[in-house]
Amino acid sequence: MSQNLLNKVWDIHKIKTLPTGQDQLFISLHLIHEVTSPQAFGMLGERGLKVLYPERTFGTVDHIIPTDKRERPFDDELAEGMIRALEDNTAKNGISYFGPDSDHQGIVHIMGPELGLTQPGLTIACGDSHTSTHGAFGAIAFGIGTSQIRDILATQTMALSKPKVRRINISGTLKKGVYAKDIILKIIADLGVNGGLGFAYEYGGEVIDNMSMEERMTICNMTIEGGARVGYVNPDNKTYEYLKGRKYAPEDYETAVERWKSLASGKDAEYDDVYNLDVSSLEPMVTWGINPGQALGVGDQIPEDADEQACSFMGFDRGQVLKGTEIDVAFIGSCTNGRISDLRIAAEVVKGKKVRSGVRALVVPGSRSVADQAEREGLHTIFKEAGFQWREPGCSMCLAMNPDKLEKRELCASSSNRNFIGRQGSPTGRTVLMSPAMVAAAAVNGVISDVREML
Ligand SMILES: CC(C)[C@H](C(=O)O)[C@@H](O)C(=O)O
Ligand code: SF4
Repeated sequence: MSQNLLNKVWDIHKIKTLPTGQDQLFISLHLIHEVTSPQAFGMLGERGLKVLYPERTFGTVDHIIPTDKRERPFDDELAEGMIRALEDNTAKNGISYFGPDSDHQGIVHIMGPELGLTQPGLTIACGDSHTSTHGAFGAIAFGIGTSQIRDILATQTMALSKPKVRRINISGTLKKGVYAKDIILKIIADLGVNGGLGFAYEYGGEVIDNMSMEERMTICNMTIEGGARVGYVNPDNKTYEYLKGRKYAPEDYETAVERWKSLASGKDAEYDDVYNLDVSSLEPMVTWGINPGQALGVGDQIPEDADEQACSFMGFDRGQVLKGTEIDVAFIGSCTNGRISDLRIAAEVVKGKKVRSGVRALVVPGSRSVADQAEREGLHTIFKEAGFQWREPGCSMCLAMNPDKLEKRELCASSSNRNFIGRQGSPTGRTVLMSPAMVAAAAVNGVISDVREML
């Protein structure tokens, strides 16, 4: 039996086992944003500590930054203060920072890969739960809390327990109109929102092999919604091709590729658990409840034993089919589905059509670079002509820590990753998660729809 990637990368980065039983891990790359870093820098300052390896930390602004008006100071004083804190902290400590005016600004999990910072075999940490996204490149990437941000700033290491590894084999052929988002929603529905606790998920099989890097990112992104902090795909030629020539890709590229190849799980690698999923009959998925695991096919009925609280909050009945349910808002964006391929697919659905009157529809590119590319391709015009608002890059309505919020009981068809109560800014607002193509279809029809009927 050979080793899996997680074990190999872990061994390379492990400094020692601590008396607590956890391992002290060296962190190759540390990403920071405006929400979770200010306190950590404060803790560092209180102890008179310096950032040990400033060249290994990169910052950007995403959560709080408005996606419409970008003039400084921002209307929201809190947002202005937090962004200024990140600006001061990065400047003082010699950390690279991609601010509101930078060509590289974007949601931290979109920025890292597109700059080539995210590479196979790295340990990557960020004070953000969706850091698992970077696992798409064969990195071991996970979200951390404030005290761990402090530890990494001060020592470039942190304490962590090694997870077990569950291999998730995905086989079959996806039907037209069914996407990576549908697969990960299905996995979470099957294994549960806590099913991955204590595990890292290694995604593989023919469906993953055939996916683009962006699709792999969508899958890895939502790993944390299934309870696993780490989710990864073994690096392959697509990974190496994607990274080639990017700003921070290694100079000696051939040598790097050879090393990366050696890190992939062996064919006969050992796992603590294996889960097999055939996606041939998978339908476009939608969530009916208040966590991402409460999901079903768009034509399926809400189960008879569905959670009462979730149904009553959403205003849905057991046995109900969601197709045909009216929506108020359509949101295309987030670190799950705010990349260029997502916008291309959504634009294809809305091209030449109009957003249903009464529906508020937003497209928020995940990064400046996604926005620029979309504009070069004319996608923004397609969206605007259809009646979508075309915004500046950021997290936007994914979590509504900025002016983009649901109002009252509004129901939002959303390409984001969380449908928790209050997530999109209104305590009574409702979120139905789905793929960007499905959001586009819902925006045009004014009701939850099966995008396959429009392709
Ligand atoms: C604000 C941040 C800490 C949070 C996270 O950790 O994921 C956010 O990005 C989210 O998606 O809920
Ligand atoms: S887009 Fe959403 S999930 Fe991603 S980092 Fe921002 S708030 Fe978190």
